[in-house]
Amino acid sequence: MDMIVTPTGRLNGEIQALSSKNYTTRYLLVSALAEGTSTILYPAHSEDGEAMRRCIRDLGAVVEEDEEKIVITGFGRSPRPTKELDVGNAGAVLRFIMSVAALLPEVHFVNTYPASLGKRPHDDLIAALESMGVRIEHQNGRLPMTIRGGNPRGGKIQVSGSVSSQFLSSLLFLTPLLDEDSEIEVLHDLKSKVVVGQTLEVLEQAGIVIEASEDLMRYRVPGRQKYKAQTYTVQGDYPGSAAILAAAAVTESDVVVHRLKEDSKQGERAVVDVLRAMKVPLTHEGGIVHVKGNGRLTAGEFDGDEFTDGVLAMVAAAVFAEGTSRFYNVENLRYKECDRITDYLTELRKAGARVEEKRDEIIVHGRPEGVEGGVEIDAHYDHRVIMALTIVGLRSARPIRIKDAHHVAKSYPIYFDHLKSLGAQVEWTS
Ligand SMILES: O=C(O)C1=C[C@@H](OP(=O)(O)O)[C@@H](O)[C@H](O)C1
Ligand SMILES: C=C(OP(=O)(O)O)C(=O)O
Repeated sequence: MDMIVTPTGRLNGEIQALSSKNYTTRYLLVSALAEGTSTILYPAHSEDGEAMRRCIRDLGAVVEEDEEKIVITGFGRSPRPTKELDVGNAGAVLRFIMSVAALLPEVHFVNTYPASLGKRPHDDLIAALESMGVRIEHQNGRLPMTIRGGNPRGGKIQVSGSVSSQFLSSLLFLTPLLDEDSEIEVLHDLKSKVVVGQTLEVLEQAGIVIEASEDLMRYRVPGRQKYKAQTYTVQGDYPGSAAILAAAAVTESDVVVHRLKEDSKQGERAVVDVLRAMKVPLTHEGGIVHVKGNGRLTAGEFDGDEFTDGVLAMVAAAVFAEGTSRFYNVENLRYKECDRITDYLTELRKAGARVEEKRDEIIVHGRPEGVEGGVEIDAHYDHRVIMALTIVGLRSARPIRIKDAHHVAKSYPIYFDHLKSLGAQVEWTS
């Protein structure tokens, strides 16, 4: 399905932020790793959430759900042997479940998105799991993959953090269940470091004890721990809401987004400060962000690694800012659903934006006068490219058509419903 985005000058109204993708995947996982029955309130309904549900079910968790909650009876440290798992296009789900698979004799991971997740590298996690005695057959670090484990060793474990924080998070979920204590050392840099804070928060809520160094590069993990069954409440999602807030920032608007906790551990919470630094009129109080956009923005310079899943939306806002913006320290955007630097900038340029790339940087020469539009955009299977190009389309001279925009459902199936309820002219077409 394609989406036609017609220029829209005004957005007005209130929405409830969707539920957080990253907390939903984590709560599903720790509930599966517990032996009793856990409840997750307000889980995210999206393809990635569904992928995690499917995997933990296949691994033996009992999952019952209605609109507002999921009740899960976990398998503890004894997942049910299963031949094959399908993680869809969900990177975090694949990486987290690879460690669960290490507890089983043989699990095969299929490659259902060869042009997206199928291109993403997992070498650093593969190397760490291999050092723990797990055997892995893979295609040059990529899917499809077969994991042969059983009883992985703890002890000293090293993992690189220079491509993705998900490799470290994955090991942090696994190591408490091992017979031995573990010491995890992160090699090189740790990208998306803030997300690891979410992993540690969820582990603590699940009753797991981990000692982390202040810089998050070293961990002591006692073995033989048990995940406790709990009730978890999922908070609102900043990465998805970042796109709504950016849409409000580039138009004349009066837009309110509820359920965005000021003290959230989501790094993308920083998008509120980014928009503020771009001089967008907004307030953030009591979990409510209120944007009163006037369409005027000022360029700025930002460390994008602090809000990795919000960068594309902020770049889309910067397309209309006065001056040149820089988003630096963003190389790992190249290893996401698509190359979020080269592929994304190609699509932005088609729409008329003036953008440049370096290996680890996006540079945007703002065009406050607006862009041409009138083009067809390739979504590259990437929900965040779809959301970001929609923002650009709202302020183009002519409509843009986003091909295969249904991939937005990876994280935010009701993105276009939300925008429409705010007055955006967006229409599905086949
Ligand atoms: O741990 C997680 O749930 C995630 C970590 C981040 O990935 P990287 O660590 O690969 O940057 C983020 O982009 C992704 O959407 C979710
Ligand atoms: C990169 C993302 O997700 P994942 O790595 O889990 O596929 C994302 O949600 O933008």
